[in-house]
Amino acid sequence: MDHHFVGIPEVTGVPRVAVVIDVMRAFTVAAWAFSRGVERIVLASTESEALALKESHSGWLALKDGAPAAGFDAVNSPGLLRSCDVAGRTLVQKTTAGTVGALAVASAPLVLCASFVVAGPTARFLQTKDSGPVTFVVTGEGGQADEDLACAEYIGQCMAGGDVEAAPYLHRARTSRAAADLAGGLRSGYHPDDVDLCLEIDRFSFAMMARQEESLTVLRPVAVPDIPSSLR
Ligand SMILES: O=C(O)[C@H](CS(=O)(=O)O)OP(=O)(O)O
Ligand SMILES: [Mg+2]
Repeated sequence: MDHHFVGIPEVTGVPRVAVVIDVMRAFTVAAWAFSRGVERIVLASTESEALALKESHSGWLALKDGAPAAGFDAVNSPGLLRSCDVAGRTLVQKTTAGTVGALAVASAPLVLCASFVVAGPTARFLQTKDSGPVTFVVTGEGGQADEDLACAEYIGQCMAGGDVEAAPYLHRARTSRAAADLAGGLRSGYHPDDVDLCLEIDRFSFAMMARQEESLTVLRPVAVPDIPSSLR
């Protein structure tokens, strides 16, 4: 299938189906948040918008990438988020790449946000929708981030059907610049398990869909049944 792979600066117009990829770390963090019971994630375009949304809605939490900061309840780290008590809460997320990419295509009729931890469910969801060609928004490094490209290509292959070996794609991500930066302590708000947690294939059984709800862009999990091995 003739999928498109674009960086955020190349997003023009409104794609019919967009899959926004951020492996390290926004959409690995989002998936962990849902697995911890977060009800929905509101994607904010700036840190000040994230704080304003939190302040104006009782019980909402705010998360941003980089170092911990006043007013924010969490950072963009799966290793740190996995022990946070967030069940039943609404989380406002603002990061450098992932949330920016999702907001760039927010008006598309179908928008999924993805990383390796939800790659298989994302591909199966698109298959059930008979989605046709997908625009993959490769959020890191202006569309060149190999961890995001590898994940996008893996999802594209899975959509085509058959058994797809994840190992080569995960290897590309493990040897990416982002993985080296994270492991080397160059990114703030970091847990030593972050790289490994970002490279767990299909850890979760849901896809993540972004929709417009009133004036907000809201990400929610969508359960996707596994395919019985007898039917694969
Ligand atoms: O927190 C992250 O890993 C990055 C921050 S940066 O791009 O390295 O400054 O944000 P993300 O949007 O999750 O790629
Ligand atoms: Mg990233």
